[in-house]
Amino acid sequence: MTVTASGVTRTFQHDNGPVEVLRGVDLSVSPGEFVTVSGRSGSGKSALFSILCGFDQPDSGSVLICGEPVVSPPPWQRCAVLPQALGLAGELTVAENVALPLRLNRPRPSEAAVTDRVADLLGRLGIGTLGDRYPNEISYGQQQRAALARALSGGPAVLLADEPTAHLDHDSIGPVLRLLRDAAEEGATVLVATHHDEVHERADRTLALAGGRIVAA
Ligand SMILES: Nc1ncnc2c1ncn2[C@@H]1O[C@H](COP(=O)(O)OP(=O)(O)OP(=O)(O)O)[C@@H](O)[C@H]1O
Repeated sequence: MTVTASGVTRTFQHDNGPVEVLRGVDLSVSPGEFVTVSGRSGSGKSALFSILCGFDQPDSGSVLICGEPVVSPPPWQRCAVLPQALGLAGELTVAENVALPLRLNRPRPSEAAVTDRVADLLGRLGIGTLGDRYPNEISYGQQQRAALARALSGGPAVLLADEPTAHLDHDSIGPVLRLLRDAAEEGATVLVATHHDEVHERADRTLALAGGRIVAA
């Protein structure tokens, strides 16, 4: 599903006045593409991602996923979101968190298929032994990988990941990049905000956010 933003603007009100964070963002990312968004801290990457997934509304402009306006929250199978805050359910184990989108898929997969998919994703991300733990019993970098596994488990058409490697060391980034590439090669539209050069290097292209707009990378 193609993700398109046209003329997206967003201004936040602060005590000392309005701050125009997005001043007319235009972008289009196609199915099968793995695209990164670069930009200095505070340039508006997270603000843009919140609008792309429908968590926040633009002041003007529009976002379309496969030609249709985004709905909030987006259905997992259509658009999976990995926010910086991760949002793992604390009352569920890691494996239960990762299984959640699969259980919401229709047609619903068999229990064996759910178990296999969860084990495969956790194993590929190097956290295969942590499935029975709760999110507060694992490190933040492990939680980040668990949240990525959850985002990908249901085979979403679109993945929006905000700094998915922020808390990972070099050795842990490789498997994350392989999963993101695989998702794109299987046809997903993958858009990732990141500060990490090695993530940009693996992407098909990079969009640079500066001055509230997409500029040449
Ligand atoms: N809900 C909000 N209310 C007010 N200001 C906000 C809000 N969300 C973001 N901002 C402001 O908008 C600007 C962009 O923030 P954003 O989090 O999108 O940056 P970013 O590029 O993702 O930064 P980082 O790389 O540090 O994660 C910042 O100046 C921030 O303070």
